[in-house]
Amino acid sequence: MQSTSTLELLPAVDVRDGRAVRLVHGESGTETSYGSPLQAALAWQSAGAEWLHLVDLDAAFGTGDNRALLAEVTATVDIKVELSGGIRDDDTLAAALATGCTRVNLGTAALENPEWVARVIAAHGDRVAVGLDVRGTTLRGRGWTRDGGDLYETLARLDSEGCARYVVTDIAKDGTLGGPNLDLLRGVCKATDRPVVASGGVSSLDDLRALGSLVPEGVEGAIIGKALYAKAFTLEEALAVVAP
Ligand SMILES: O=C(O)c1ccccc1N[C@@H]1O[C@H](COP(=O)(O)O)[C@@H](O)[C@H]1O
Repeated sequence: MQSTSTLELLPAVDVRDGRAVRLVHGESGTETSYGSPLQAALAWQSAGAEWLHLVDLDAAFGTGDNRALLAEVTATVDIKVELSGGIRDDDTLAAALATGCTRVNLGTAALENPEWVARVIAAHGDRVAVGLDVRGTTLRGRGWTRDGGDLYETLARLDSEGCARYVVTDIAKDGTLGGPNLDLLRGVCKATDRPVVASGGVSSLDDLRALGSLVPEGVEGAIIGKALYAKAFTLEEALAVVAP
């Protein structure tokens, strides 16, 4: 399904211990630090971003949380925020939605607490996306440390419950600058008519062109992390590549 004609770009700000970081394959201990999350968010906003993918890695790993900081970032920026990490129950969901973020992204809860997630989808519709974080076609939760079932079975269940959107991450690609997994994205787009946000591996403007070619199949957006922090290209250049 085609949801937009232009690929949306979501620069990522992943936060661990109060700092903006990038991981490799999402593995704890592989952090490279890039300083203040608020400064990073404001820099992406100044460069023209319309979205921010904001992740509380401590909450995802179960090593604490950065909720107050993420709430401050969300309140300070004027752009749309997709908030992720550790949103697993009524309290964390209420706190996340109360930040004013445009939508939340649920990971572990969709694997471990399907009844709750079905209720949340029914109650909040488009404000809820589900993150499908996969190795091969096996989903991973709890900071990507635990298997959580089959991608396509879970996708069918979430589709039947009315899930509005999926954020699909190939863990093997994440933080590697190895290029996105286009076959995985094509497979997910074939299996659902809901929009898909691609995550993991973007390394070049050509990768963005390749993801842009999947918009007619259902890829709505792309999360960009390491490539921006490592200055493989600028966000301005990326936005120019996907502009209509
Ligand atoms: O983004 C990462 O690099 C990452 C690495 C390890 C774990 C999680 C990561 N990211 C985000 O966290 C949510 C899942 O959080 P939870 O399972 O709901 O607590 C996932 O969707 C990613 O956006």
